[in-house]
Order: sequence, then C-alpha cells, then structure tokens
Amino acid sequence: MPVFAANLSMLYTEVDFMDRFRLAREAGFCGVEYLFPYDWPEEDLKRALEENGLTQVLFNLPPGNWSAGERGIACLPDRVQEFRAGVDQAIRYARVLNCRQVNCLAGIRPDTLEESLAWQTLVDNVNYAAGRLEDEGITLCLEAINSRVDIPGFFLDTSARVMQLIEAVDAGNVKLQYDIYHMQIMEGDLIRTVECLLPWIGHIQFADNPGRHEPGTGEINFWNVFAALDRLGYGGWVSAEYRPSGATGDSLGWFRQGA
Ligand SMILES: O=C(O)C(=O)[C@H](O)CO
Ligand SMILES: [Mg+2]
Repeated sequence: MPVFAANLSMLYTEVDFMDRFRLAREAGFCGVEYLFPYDWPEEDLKRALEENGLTQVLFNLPPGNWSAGERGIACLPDRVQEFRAGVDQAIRYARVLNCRQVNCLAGIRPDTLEESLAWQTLVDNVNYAAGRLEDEGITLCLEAINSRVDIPGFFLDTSARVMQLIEAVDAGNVKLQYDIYHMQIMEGDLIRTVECLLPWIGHIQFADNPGRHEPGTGEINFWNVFAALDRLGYGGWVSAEYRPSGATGDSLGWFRQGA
C-alpha cells in the first residue's frame, strides 16, 4: 500500500486544529498536510509534529484572501509582489517544519483578465518560486483543481494544462500535484493518467466522487487505484484530503484495511 498522510484541514475537524496532530498519529498516520500554516507560529507547529513523530508533507503558498473567495494569486498580474512575499513566508515555515514540498494555487482568472496575460504571469511566478525553492531543496507542486464543481474559473483545471506549465517552466523541482478527486471530475481515466505522468507527479491526494468523502462512498475503485500506485512504483505521499461523511474515525476503514 502507498504511504498515506492525513490532511488536517479536512480530517479531524471535530477537534481544534492543534489537537488534530495527535489524532492523526493515534490512527497510524506518519505524515500530515494542511492548507496553510500561517495562522500559527512555526515553533508551535514544529512541536506538534515532533511530539507526534509526524512528517510535514505539504502546505500551500499563501493564497490571497481565502475568506473572500480567492484561491491563489499566481495568475494575477497585479499581485506579483504579494506572490513573491508569499514565497518568502512559505520558505520560512518550510525550513522550520522541514517540509520538502509546497503547493502553488494558480488562482481564478477574472473574466476581465486576458488568458494570455494570466498564463504568462503564472509562468513567470512559477519560474520565480521554483528558483527560490530549489535553493532550499524544496519541490514546487502545481495542482489541477476541478472547475466544474468546487472552484469555477480555476485557471489550472486539467493535468494536461499543468504539464504544459511544467514544460514552459522547465525546472527540475516543479511537479504535478495529482488530486484523484479533482481529476475524476475533469478527466477520469485515473490509472492510465498516473501511469503516463508518473515521472512528473510529486504528490497525490484523494477523495471519492461525488461528495468528496472517504473511499467507498462514491464511484472510484480505490483498491485498484492504490494497487496501481504500488505496481507503478510511485514513491511519494498519498494524502487523504476528503470530508468524512460522519466522524473522522469512522471514515478510516480504507486505511485500516490497507495499513
Ligand atoms: O482543494 C484541494 O484539492 C487542495 O488540495 C488545495 O490545497 C486547496 O485548494
Ligand atoms: Mg487537493
């Protein structure tokens, strides 16, 4: 079975954020990720990881104004300074948390912004971030997110589009973050896509579809998908990024079965 991580922004929301680390460890996870670390002091997060023997697998670059609906600023030409400051902030946290991967959210392209300008801005920003992160030994992940259900207008919404970006940037530390849930909605053909794109995949996340709940609640055959990851020799993390359909503990049958 792959090495699984728990996404603490979606799992264990029954308890306060800082208590989720312990619950993840008690369930048997050895790695965690969450959307953003920036609301907590680095040292507190580091202590929570160390006390529970957990690896910080990933977090996102600052996304702009999340509560106002922003989902990344990397494609927005009037936000380049803010994007760069966000890279600095992410590096500060990644150093303390010993986190080897950060994810860049491309953002939602406003109708008033020309597609070519958004694309060039994204390429330039990813180039900049990749260079800064390479000096730190950190991989920059680029996630394709479905624009049909969860984030209409999200600028990078297919694996092909991310691959186009990876080619345009041509940096060794830029990888595709393949989210099985989003790609089931946009593309399907999960196992074949992973097989084709394996060398470029840096991180995998999952939830079942529809509903974005745990494996077994929807249409994806996770047992076959996880077996394929093993067969293909995928060596990265596979993160449970789903909203439990009930209590988190009750949603972990897939994990207990595979562990
Ligand atoms: O929503 C997702 O799938 C993610 O992985 C991001 O971290 C947040 O948009
Ligand atoms: Mg995801």
